Amino acid sequence: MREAHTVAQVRAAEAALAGQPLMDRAVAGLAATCARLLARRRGRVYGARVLVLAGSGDNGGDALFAGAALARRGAAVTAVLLAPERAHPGALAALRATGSQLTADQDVGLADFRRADLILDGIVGIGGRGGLRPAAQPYARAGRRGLLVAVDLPSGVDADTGEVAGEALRADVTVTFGTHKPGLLIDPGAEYAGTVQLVPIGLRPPAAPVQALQHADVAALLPRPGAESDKYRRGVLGVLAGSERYPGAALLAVAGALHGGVGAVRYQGRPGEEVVRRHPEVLLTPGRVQAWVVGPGSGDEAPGALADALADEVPVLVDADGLTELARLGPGALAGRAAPTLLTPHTGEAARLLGGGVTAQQVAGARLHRARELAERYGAVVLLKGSTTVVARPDGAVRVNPTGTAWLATAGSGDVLAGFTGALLAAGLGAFDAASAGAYLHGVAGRIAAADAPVTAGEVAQALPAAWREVCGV
Ligand SMILES: NC(=O)C1=CN([C@@H]2O[C@H](COP(=O)(O)OP(=O)(O)OC[C@H]3O[C@@H](n4cnc5c(N)ncnc54)[C@H](OP(=O)(O)O)[C@@H]3O)[C@@H](O)[C@H]2O)[C@@H](O)CC1
Ligand SMILES: Nc1ncnc2c1ncn2[C@@H]1O[C@H](COP(=O)(O)OP(=O)(O)O)[C@@H](O)[C@H]1O
Ligand SMILES: [K+]
Repeated sequence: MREAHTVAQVRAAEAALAGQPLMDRAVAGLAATCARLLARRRGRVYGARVLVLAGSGDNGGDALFAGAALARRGAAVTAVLLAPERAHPGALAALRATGSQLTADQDVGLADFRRADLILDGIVGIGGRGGLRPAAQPYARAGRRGLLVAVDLPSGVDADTGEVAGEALRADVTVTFGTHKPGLLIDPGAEYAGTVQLVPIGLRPPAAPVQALQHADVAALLPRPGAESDKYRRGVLGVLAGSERYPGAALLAVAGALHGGVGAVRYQGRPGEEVVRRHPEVLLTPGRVQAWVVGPGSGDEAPGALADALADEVPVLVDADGLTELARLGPGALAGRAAPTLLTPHTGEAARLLGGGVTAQQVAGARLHRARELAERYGAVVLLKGSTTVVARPDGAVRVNPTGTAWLATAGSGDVLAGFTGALLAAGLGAFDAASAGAYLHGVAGRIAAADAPVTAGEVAQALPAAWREVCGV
């Protein structure tokens, strides 16, 4: 499990270790990574051109100290100071002692930025407020041929949220200290961070408000039939999806559901004949279910379908047209429910659920905040889809999904996700776990099915068993 902590938590954990050489540990890890990258790229550190961009705080100090370590190994280091009168004095002295060039001339900095083998972004770290300031903005736009290593986080990215106000530096590698920061895991910030490497420095922060599961965590959540299992005990998922107008959504939601670990899928929508023709395993008869999926392709039938599903005191996953209907009804529609509800909006649906003129673009720019806001307002677990899928619980706990591929942005892949995740709910996982495991495996399936080429939603569904096996290591 990767854990991400807020700036306030990092500061508190740092304060508890006062007197320990945290900066030395951070710098040692940073310099080692830079040396490794240079050795991989050009065979050796000696003779490499390194540019250090140093701001006024300890983030700049880390970058300057690491620059000094690389200079001692024979790199030709130039440091550009963005706030020369406030640069970290000890780090400045260390770099000066190596005979490296120090300058406040941004023209020199920009020229070096274009030709350096490696650039260290130490403009600002967790002490950053607001977007990149004007002096640093040209670096966000300039071209370069070398690698950019962000110190702790890319300058311009908000550490707590991943929001980017204006511009940010785009890193190939981010070397982060002590713990991950939410902004490194959530787009748009995550997109700027490149590959993230964590350097342990001995911090002992509290429970993480934001987590990213890994294979073993997901494997531990997945249902597994035992000797006592039968198809009913494994759970039955009810699917209220598809309509005369959108029969495909029913087929795709069922295709996802059949791979989600339930004993049976009960389809209760309109195009039942087509569903059974394609998926003969499906039950069409009414009967008890352990969870419902409602909404994919429901079209005009969404109001009735949503009302039916919500009236049943079992967990309900609401997607697509079900969400549009829920947005019309408002959070009150869920108020009386004792069983969990899981909402799976994309950014446009999330904007509709939030109302008040919020746009899809605003949701995409502030995923963490908006997913939490929705979860709290509706008293439901929210799985906010998109380039970074964020799963939020009403109490504010968040899991960020690390799997997936942009090839998943294809019609119907959300229907597969809804069916699959609904099946995990029916198999007995809690809503937060079902959403996290559903998004995770759907992302792995997307990667397997796409293999760097266009993919259809049906192929993603077919790849779910391979994803399940990969995650469980079988
Ligand atoms: N925590 C830990 O355990 C450890 C932390 N370590 C390191 O310390 C870093 C944090 O250092 P920090 O606290 O000095 O803050 P930092 O990020 O350098 O920036 C603050 C300075 O920048 C300025 N500034 C603000 N906003 C700005 C902007 N948008 N654009 C430009 N400038 C801006 C602000 O000054 P202002 O101009 O606002 O007065 C202030 O002077 C952390 O990221 C990690 O690298 C490790 O060494 C060891 C263990
Ligand atoms: N840029 C992206 N990168 C990664 N995954 C994406 C991206 N855009 C969309 N996705 C994923 O693709 C799926 C699309 O779901 P959705 O928007 O509901 O599509 P549909 O309604 O057509 O089925 C979701 O799992 C979402 O997280
Ligand atoms: K930085």
